[in-house]
Amino acid sequence: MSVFRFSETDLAYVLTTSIILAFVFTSLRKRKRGTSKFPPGRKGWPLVGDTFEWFAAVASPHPPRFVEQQSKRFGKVFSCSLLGKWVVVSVDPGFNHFVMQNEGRLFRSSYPKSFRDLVGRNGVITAQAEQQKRLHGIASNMMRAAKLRSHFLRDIQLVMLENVCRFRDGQLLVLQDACRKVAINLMVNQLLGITSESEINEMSRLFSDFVDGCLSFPINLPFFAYHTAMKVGLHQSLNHPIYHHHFRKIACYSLFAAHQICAKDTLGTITYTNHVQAREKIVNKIVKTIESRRIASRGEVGNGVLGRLVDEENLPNEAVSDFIINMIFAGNETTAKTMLFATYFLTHCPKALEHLQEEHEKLKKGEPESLLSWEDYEGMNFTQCVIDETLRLGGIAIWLMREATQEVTYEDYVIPKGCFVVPFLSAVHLDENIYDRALEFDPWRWMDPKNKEKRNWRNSHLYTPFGGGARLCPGAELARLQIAMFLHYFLTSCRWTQLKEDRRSFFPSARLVNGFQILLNRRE
Ligand code: HEM
Repeated sequence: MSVFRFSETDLAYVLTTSIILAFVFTSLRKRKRGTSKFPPGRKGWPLVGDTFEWFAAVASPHPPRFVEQQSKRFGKVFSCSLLGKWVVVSVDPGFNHFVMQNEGRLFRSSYPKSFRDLVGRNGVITAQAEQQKRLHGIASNMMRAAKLRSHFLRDIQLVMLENVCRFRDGQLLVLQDACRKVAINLMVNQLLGITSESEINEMSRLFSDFVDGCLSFPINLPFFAYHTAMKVGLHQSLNHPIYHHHFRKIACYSLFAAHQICAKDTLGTITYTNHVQAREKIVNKIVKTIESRRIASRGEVGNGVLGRLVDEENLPNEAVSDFIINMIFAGNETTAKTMLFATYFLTHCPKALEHLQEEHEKLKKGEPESLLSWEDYEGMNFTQCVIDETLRLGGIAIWLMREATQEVTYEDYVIPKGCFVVPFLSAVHLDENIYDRALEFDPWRWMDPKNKEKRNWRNSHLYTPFGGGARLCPGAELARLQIAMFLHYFLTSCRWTQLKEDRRSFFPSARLVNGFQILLNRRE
């Protein structure tokens, strides 16, 4: 007979005591986390944390809505729970700068395996440390101002004449699709040096599928973009990086971020075989192009970034192809959406549209086919203000994603190794304390001498549409040139009327939800 016999009351007592002890213990642990000064934040709902509120805000025309609310409660650097992970978020320009400047030391950008496999491991976006520095240096060199003037200016305008100047009178246009087509044509033309129309069209189609795949969640089932990118994508040649990217990237970067936070590679492993097959097809196609360039150039400077890479840099074929894929991913959606948003903002601000039209009318050449010079471009002062304002108000890269490579101390906070850190760039761009009437489209603000320092996007803490530090966008100047040329040719050849209400959303990537449907009238 046992001496220890419990009645039901005793059991209830033991259970209650255990629950209380567990509660006290958990509170103590929470307090311990408090003393280690992990940035404060709420836990949100079980499992999903703040995920829904985060993405609901990102899908709205004002993506920083959620982080603004949280920063009012917890401070400019706070934590929240996204897709089951604790993430440190910053709307503090100083901390954002600190994170970007410490790329490769305290922080690094990281992508899931499925994404790295798709865009290539040897590209600028996915590379780390010394390899990233080298590739970034090559990319910046390829697209510096002197090269834009000598290699890109003319070709960009030829693409505009082929596309934008061919819009018809009375045509109904979904401008979002048209801008995407223009941007992808620009990429194919300038990166691969392809000029034949049929080849550009073929490559553009494949790139387009590829970019969709990069910007999608890695679900390898029929009808999903990721599946198309891997199986079909590039099956005839190639089709964010990045990205997007851009990442889209990114950007596109909102998707990069979702990719990064979400359970890494769960589906990636299942799809590995298909993935490798499709990637091989893509690489094969590019490598063929590289080989024909090697033969064709024979020491002469080749066409496009690819031709110059082959001539000037000693890189193996696979590295060249990853490099090109990364650039296409990073440069395509970002540029296309900035063209689109600029037109959208101008449509809703007739005064700015009129001012811009005046600037471009003066530059318009008598002969329809004659091209603008570099001096013409340099004289586009108001156009530059429009581009800066579009990037501020509708910046495509709304946030960046980093991972702490070691325990990081910043002011009073300690961020543990491995923690994700999100510098929320657009929250700074839309902060009323930093920009007067921050939610209004006001290109003239950039003419104000008091904003001169802020405007310097290479170093400014308050204006970072192209990121900063070691990963500062190497295509920024090229993108600005492309957008300026698009505005010139679009404004001088067409007038338009918006047919359907529209609004911006940044989920799953930056877009206008109805694509911006317009009716065109050709201008003589
Ligand atoms: C308006 C257009 C663009 C915007 C807003 C933009 C924005 C950005 C941002 C914010 C980053 C930093 C990402 C990070 O730190 O994680 C970035 C990186 C990058 N961008 Fe752009 N970008 C644009 C156009 C382009 C173009 C046209 C190209 C090339 C053709 C390009 C190539 C790249 C590359 C290769 C990187 C990665 C650099 C690295 O990781 O070292 N971008 N871009």
